[in-house]
Amino acid sequence: MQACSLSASELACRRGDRVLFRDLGLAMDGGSALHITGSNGIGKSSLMRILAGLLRPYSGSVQRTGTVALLDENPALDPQLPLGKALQFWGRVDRCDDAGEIASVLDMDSLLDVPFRYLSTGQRKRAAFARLVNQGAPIWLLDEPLNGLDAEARKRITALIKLHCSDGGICVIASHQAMDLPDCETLPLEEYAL
Ligand SMILES: Nc1ncnc2c1ncn2[C@@H]1O[C@H](COP(=O)(O)OP(=O)(O)OP(=O)(O)O)[C@@H](O)[C@H]1O
Repeated sequence: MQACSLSASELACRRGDRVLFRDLGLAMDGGSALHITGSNGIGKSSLMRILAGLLRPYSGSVQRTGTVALLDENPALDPQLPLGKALQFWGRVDRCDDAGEIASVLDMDSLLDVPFRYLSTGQRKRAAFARLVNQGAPIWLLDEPLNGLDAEARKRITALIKLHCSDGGICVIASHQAMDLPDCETLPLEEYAL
């Protein structure tokens, strides 16, 4: 695993004409996990996009060492392609030798021939996670990674998050759900809200 770190200082986020939060700082090294909590609309997804470099902060800055993979509600898997081919497409982009291997870990072998657009909510979430794993990035930004998943899938995804951290990766998780992760710190976004 590539060495990685993620830090942010004095972050503020503005959406439309509203400043959502300000003075937010964090510092993470490889092997650590952070759970971002807060009510609907507080700005969790916005913060994830700022950390990913997809949204400019209103003020403050983000420093990253290592590449970033973001899991959100837009997995960018081609809806027309069978899942296996859609994963292979991104596998080539991400230089992942065996893009289908993760499908077994996530119990998706029987779905590889099914067009992505036919997958259920939980199956899509697992597919998005498969793509994230194949990216091979040390910094994972996971926006509601457990939404829509059954108990078995929640267990498998939680195990993959633990493995990623024990391999030296970083996980930032924005979620309303409790996360069964040892040594995971919590960042309540309410404390920075305006
Ligand atoms: N492009 C945008 N322009 C203006 N306002 C936006 C934009 N995107 C999001 N917002 C607003 O920013 C606020 C925060 O949204 P965000 O999705 O970050 O919240 P969240 O904490 O992730 O919410 P939830 O728990 O419901 O997923 C919301 O009030 C939302 O309407």
